[in-house]
Parts: sequence; structure tokens; C-alpha cells
Amino acid sequence: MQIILRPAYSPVLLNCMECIGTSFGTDNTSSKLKNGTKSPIIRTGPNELSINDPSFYNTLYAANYKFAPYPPHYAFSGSVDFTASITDPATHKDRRAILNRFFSKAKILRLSSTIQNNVREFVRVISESTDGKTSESGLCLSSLFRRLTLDVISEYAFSESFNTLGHGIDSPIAEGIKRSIRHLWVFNFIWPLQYLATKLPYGIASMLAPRNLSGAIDLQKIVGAEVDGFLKNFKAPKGRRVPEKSNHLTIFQSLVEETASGFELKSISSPKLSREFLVGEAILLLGAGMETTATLLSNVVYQACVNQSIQHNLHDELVKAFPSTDLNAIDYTSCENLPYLTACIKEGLRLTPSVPVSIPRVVPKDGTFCGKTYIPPGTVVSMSIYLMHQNPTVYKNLKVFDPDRWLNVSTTSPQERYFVPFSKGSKSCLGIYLAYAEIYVTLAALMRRFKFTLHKDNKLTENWVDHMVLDTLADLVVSVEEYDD
Ligand code: HEM
Repeated sequence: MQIILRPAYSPVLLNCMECIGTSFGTDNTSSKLKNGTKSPIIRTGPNELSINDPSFYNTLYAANYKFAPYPPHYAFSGSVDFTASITDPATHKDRRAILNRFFSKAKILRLSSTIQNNVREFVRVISESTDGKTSESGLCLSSLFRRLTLDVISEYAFSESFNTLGHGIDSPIAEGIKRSIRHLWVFNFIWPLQYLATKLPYGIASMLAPRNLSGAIDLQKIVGAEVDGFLKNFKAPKGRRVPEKSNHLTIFQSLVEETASGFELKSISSPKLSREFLVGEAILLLGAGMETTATLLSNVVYQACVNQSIQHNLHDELVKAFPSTDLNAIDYTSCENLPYLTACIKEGLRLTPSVPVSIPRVVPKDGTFCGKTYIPPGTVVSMSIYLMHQNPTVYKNLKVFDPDRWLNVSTTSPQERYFVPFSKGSKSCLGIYLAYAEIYVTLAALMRRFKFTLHKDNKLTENWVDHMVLDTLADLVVSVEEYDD
């Protein structure tokens, strides 16, 4: 069978419809609609198909760039090419080569003390807020998670943590990133806004910006100041060196050194360092590193509050694994070997993948087959991570948060093979090991030490929308008790 595509609507009209739809989180709504249809291939635009056939995932997102990334999906980055938005394979490969060095599993294991120190600070903040008693007003855990993950990624990127956990209740940068990510999709449809946000002086841009977009403009300013501070103190090195303040070469030092020392990245038209590029890359790393991991942590704790027997099982496993309350013992390697903790994390990533999005790719010149259906070259084809995890032929009781489904399951089972929260292939998640390390250590420390229940004013909603990242729209507010032992 061959798919024949011809324009159904005017592309401009389609763009307007998608734009309006996405403001309500259409991707998620349409994902749910698609989930109800019988055909695994449906048409979503003049030249676009959405495929819901798990066996096609590895073909579409292979590690060889055979299906090229579709540029409009990455238009949110405007004129700046940062890693996530690079669509040219050769350029992307170069940039990933630099960044991969910082995110390999071995590297993350070596730097796990950064995560443990921040988690200790996080636990201290919670302990002090409860002071051994149940807090009356409830604790906004999702906002604390954002501050924790922001502190970790800022330390990785700049060698100095933003230390938002140490600073009072509100963190303008964490909330700015949250608001900007929520409205990232706007830049995909109305790209001149991105241009204005980056080019106009801060005062004018923030005056002109609609209220909802002001977070993005504030973020440009805050991150711009960080990058300027970094560049001011940066001295071109003679050979490789270790910075004074930290025991490792940071991502930013490496990016700056690679460009300054003539290692010509094809992605940067001028080999000279561009401030715009560094600000873009910093925003990407801070945003991707903060929001995704924080959202997952909130969702797992939420489920553990809703189902206290799950929380009880988790606590039991952790008490056996870590008999003393000393947080130093809780490291990534020990946590990874805990089956129930692992099952809870995987179930959180399955039911509420932090990046549920449909990722578009372009069919190469020879066309392709999905099962027996031929798809012509140039067609834009997407698969949704959310739908992969909601496939009734792969997962039973798929709407239920059920960690047990991951216990004693073979690594070659469809359930494991079609579990893709970090996507696959060349543009899959750069931060997978960092994310896992943070999630394991944080959940283990929390569930070992505290008992959580939903606070009466809890606002975390199970009705999230897909704004390119999973957006729960409201915060997780909990009551906390500290265990004695
Ligand atoms: C639960 C946590 C996380 C999840 C579920 C997640 C998921 C994903 C997914 C699905 C993609 C592919 C998106 C696409 O192709 O359009 C992606 C890309 C990416 N992620 Fe993550 N992510 C997480 C945490 C992190 C962390 C901690 C970082 C740290 C910096 C990070 C950095 C990135 C980057 C830079 C990309 C772009 C990669 C590229 O285009 O080469 N992510 N992530």
C-alpha cells in the first residue's frame, strides 16, 4: 500500500490551527484522540503523518540520522543553533561530541558527589521546614524539586551552583525557566517573537512582551548576566587545565575552550566565540536539566502519596538497603540495584514521561515502509513518546501507576523494548544518566527519611498538557513527617 499525500488545508491556516490548539495543549489531546483510532498511521497535516506502531520506533529514530530532524519543530531557538535545535547531522554530531564527554555514565558517576551534596541541602531545607512536625501550610515540593535540579545543572554547567535552595522560598530563575518552557511552543509558531526577545534591549522587550512570555525575557537577562560573568573571568588556557573553584572542567569552559582554541565547530559560522550561542546553550542546558527531572520527581512522589502502600514498600526497601539515616551512604550505584525504587521510577517515566512530545522526522530519498505501507520521501513522520507508553498491546492496565509491572520482567520483553522516555538515536536525551542519578538519589533520600501525604490544598493535577514538556499546570503540595530511625 502507498500513502498519497496532497494538501488538505492551506499551510498558513494549518499553522494557525495548530498554534491555537497547542495553547490548550493539543498535542496531548490529539495524542489521546489518536490513541482511540484503529489505524496506526494517521494524517495530521498536508505532508505529515503520525504513527502509532511501536515496532517502527527504532527505524524512525535510528542513530544514523537517516530520518533527518524536521527544522520547524526546533524553530523555538530562533537564529541560534543550540544542541537540541541543530538539525544538520554533521553539525549536530560535532556539538554532541563536545557535550557527550560531560554526560557519559562514567562522568556522572565521578561527579556524583555534586548530586549528593545538593540532595543533602534539599533534605536539610525540608527538615527545617517541618522541624519534626507536620507542617500546617503544606510544603510546595514541586518548587523545591525545581530548585534542586537547577542547582545541580548550574554546578555542572558553570562550576558554581546557583544555590537557589540556600536562598529563601522563591527562586526567580527557577520560576522564570518554568514559565519560559511553558511558552516555548509560542516561539515555534510565531518566530519573530523569539527574535524580538533576544535582540531588543531588556527594558523594551519586557514592556512589549505579553505577561506569559515575560519569563522568557527575564531568563535571557539572568542567563546573559551569568554568561557575561563567566566570560569576564575566563582566561584562554595554555593546554588543558582544571579550574580553581571546582574539581572538574565545566561544560562552559569546554565549549569556550574548544571554540577559542581553533577547534572549528562547523556549527559556528565564525570560529570566534559568540555570546548569543553561549546564552542559547546555557538556557537549553538549564531548562532541559531542570524542568524534566523536577517534573518526574513530583509525579512519582504524587503517586506515592495517592497510594500509601507503594510509599510503604519503598520505605521498607530503603531501610533495608540503608539501615543508617546517614545520607552519605545513598549514592547512585547503590540505588540503581534496588528493584522497587527502580520500578517506581520507570513507572513514573512510563505514565508521565517528562517529554511526551511527538518528534517529527523527514523520510529519506528512497522512502520507507512502516509494516506493509510505503511512505514516500519528504513526508514528515512523527511518533509520540506518550503513545508508545500507552499502547494496550504492550502494557496492561495502562492508566494505572503500577510499579509491580516492572518487577521480574525480561529485558527483551516488548514492555522494556518499547519504553522510550529519553527517546532513541542520535538526538536522544543528552542528560539521561544525570537525570537517572538525580532521580535515584533524591527519591531514595526522601523516601528513606520522610513520610509524605497530599496536603489538603494539594494542587498537582493528573491532567497535564503537552507543551513540548509535560506541564502539570499546578504544583505538588504535601504534608511531611520525619521518621525517627
Ligand atoms: C526525566 C528527565 C528527562 C527526560 C524524560 C528527558 C527526555 C528527553 C527527550 C525525549 C529528548 C529528545 C527530544 C527530541 O528529540 O525532540 C531529550 C533531549 C535532550 N535532553 Fe533530556 N530528558 C531529561 C533530562 C535531561 C537532563 C537532566 C538534561 C541535562 C542537561 C537533558 C538534556 C537534554 C538535551 C541537551 C537534549 C537535546 C539532545 C540533542 O538534540 O542532541 N535532559 N530529552
